[in-house]
Amino acid sequence: MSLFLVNRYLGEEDDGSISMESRSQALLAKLQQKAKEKQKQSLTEQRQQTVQQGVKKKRKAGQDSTLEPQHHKKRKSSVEPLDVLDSENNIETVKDKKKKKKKGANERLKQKNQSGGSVEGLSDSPVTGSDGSEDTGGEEEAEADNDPPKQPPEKTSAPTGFTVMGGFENKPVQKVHRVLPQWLAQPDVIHRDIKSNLVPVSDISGLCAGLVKKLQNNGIQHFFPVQAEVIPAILESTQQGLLIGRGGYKPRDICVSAPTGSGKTLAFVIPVIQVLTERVVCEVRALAVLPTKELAQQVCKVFTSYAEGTTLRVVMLAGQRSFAAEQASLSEHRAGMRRSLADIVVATPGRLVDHINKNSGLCLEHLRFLIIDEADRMIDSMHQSWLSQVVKAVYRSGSEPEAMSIFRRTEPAYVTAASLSPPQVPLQKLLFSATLTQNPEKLQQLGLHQPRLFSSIHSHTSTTPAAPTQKQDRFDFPQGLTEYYVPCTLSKKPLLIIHCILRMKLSPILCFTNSRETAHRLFLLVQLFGGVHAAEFSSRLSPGERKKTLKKFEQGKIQLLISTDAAARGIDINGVKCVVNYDAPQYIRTYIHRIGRTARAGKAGLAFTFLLGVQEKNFLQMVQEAGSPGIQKQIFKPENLKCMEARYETTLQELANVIKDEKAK
Ligand SMILES: Nc1ncnc2c1ncn2[C@@H]1O[C@H](COP(=O)(O)OP(=O)(O)OP(=O)(O)O)[C@@H](O)[C@H]1O
Repeated sequence: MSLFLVNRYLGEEDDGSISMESRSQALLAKLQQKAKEKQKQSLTEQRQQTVQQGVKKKRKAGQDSTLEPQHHKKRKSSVEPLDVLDSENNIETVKDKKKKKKKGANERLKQKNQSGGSVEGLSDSPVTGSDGSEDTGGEEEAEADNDPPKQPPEKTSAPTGFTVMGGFENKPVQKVHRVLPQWLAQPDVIHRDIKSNLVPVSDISGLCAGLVKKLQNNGIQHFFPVQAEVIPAILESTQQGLLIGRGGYKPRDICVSAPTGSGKTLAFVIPVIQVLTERVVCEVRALAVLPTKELAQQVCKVFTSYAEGTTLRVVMLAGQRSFAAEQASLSEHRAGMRRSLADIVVATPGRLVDHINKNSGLCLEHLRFLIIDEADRMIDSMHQSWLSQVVKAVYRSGSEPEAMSIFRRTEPAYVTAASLSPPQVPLQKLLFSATLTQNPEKLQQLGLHQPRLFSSIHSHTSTTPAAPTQKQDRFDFPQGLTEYYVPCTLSKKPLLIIHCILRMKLSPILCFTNSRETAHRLFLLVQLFGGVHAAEFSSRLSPGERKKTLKKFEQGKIQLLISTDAAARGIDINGVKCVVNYDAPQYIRTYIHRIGRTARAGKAGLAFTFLLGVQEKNFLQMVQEAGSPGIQKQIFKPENLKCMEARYETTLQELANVIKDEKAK
């Protein structure tokens, strides 16, 4: 039934459309003729005036509805040819009906409105002209009623006097090349060769005889390249005492990027001790912030050893002691006066913020050096906002009205001659890392003042700052290090590590896993297997137990230390022959810090990474892109492991029982 209806309907329309077509063609011809006549009569100038008036009216229409009839009157003169279209223009009629309903417009207005249109549109094509007029009407309505236009706007020919905008077509977008700021792209060069660029400690001017003697007593006759560059730079920035730098300017902040084990710790400890020995009153003038308790302890030990024999006091705030004990070591009150008991504070960010917030007696208003070791890791922990709290504490006195001292400290906003003229203690930031980020956005978070970079990877940064293929930062690897990767399966990994100790005699080995559970299981397995002195190092242990374990490892009492990344950064353990990545690290920075626990201070070292088949491609690419001098493939023959396999199978069963018992506890 429906099919029949459709067929009949189409037939009728076909017939009708032919007659309609001829009628409309006749009308079209008439219309075109009229339009031409009209065009000849009207001068271009008049037309432009009309259009301009029309635009003005259009604007006013939105503001004053009473002006609407006048507006249409004016339009009439410019759209006369469209009178002919009245009968055909159904859309126009519908629109008028709507207007009637909405506004109750009078009959005269309706007639005038029906004849709306544009001369320009007509001159090109009458059909376009009618559409154009409809568009205009729609816009008017929308403006007056704040309703969206009923018809979507269609393309009309360009009215004279207006420029047709265009050029929105897709243009090829140029690739943005990475361009480093000058200070990052052209750093001060640190020689890579740690052994052949040694500078005798007595050759560095500005170091007092006592300090030189102490260095020599500690077995340090020569400075490593990073120390030879950075120590003089820090000393130079304090030539005018603790106040302002040379020429009255605030000293530049210093960033140091040098390989693991290259001696960065002494590069800041020595100049800070040298500068502070000249102080008269004890105040906290140096603050070193480190990411972990173990690192804070290590750096505190170095500061303490070089402060020995001076009046300088070093205090650690890392949660190793109770809060009250730490508080007592910071300051004392005598006759109602606070007296600082610390010149140098070594802290972890969490404990430091605790002391600042609880007003425990830590006064940072005299702070001259803020040392941020493992700086890239510390930037990542910036969400803790520890830095802003430190800076706030440093400039606290300047915000108080009673701070009328001539040494009043104000947080520098813009550096001007006026801002630098009053004498004040500047805050200088010293950043150190083996994997310092080259991302200026990240570094910006530290609010550095005219930073100066010392780097051993100058060749990469200066020549290829804009290398489009460079996906990640490049780093320098320790010179004495040899890297290997060992293709293996998951089940063979424990046997391989035992093989490294029992057959290859590579101990002491520092072995890294990706989780503390894996570290614990591997430790249990090796213990059950027997023949190897092993220990684990992770957050499963208390800080005290961890300290003891590290000491035993350093003393050679432990052959295999199985650790999480807790021991990956900064820890300086003497005599580690080999590092094994039992689990491949996910990030290049983790890899660099882990393998950097060996081959320190110019010594030789080995690094093995166990790789599963699926890991090989990505891992090798990551290491290569980071600037590794080369990682070699090491295959452990299965027959070498065979003799241990029977024992290994029984050990696995024992391990299952031990783990069951542990879980039951
Ligand atoms: N001039 C020197 N001569 C001999 N040994 C040195 C010298 N300077 C530092 N060392 C020793 O080198 C070792 C590594 O130094 P340090 O821990 O400062 O390295 P680092 O660059 O901070 O390493 P990481 O990036 O891993 O923290 C330490 O044991 C230190 O005593």
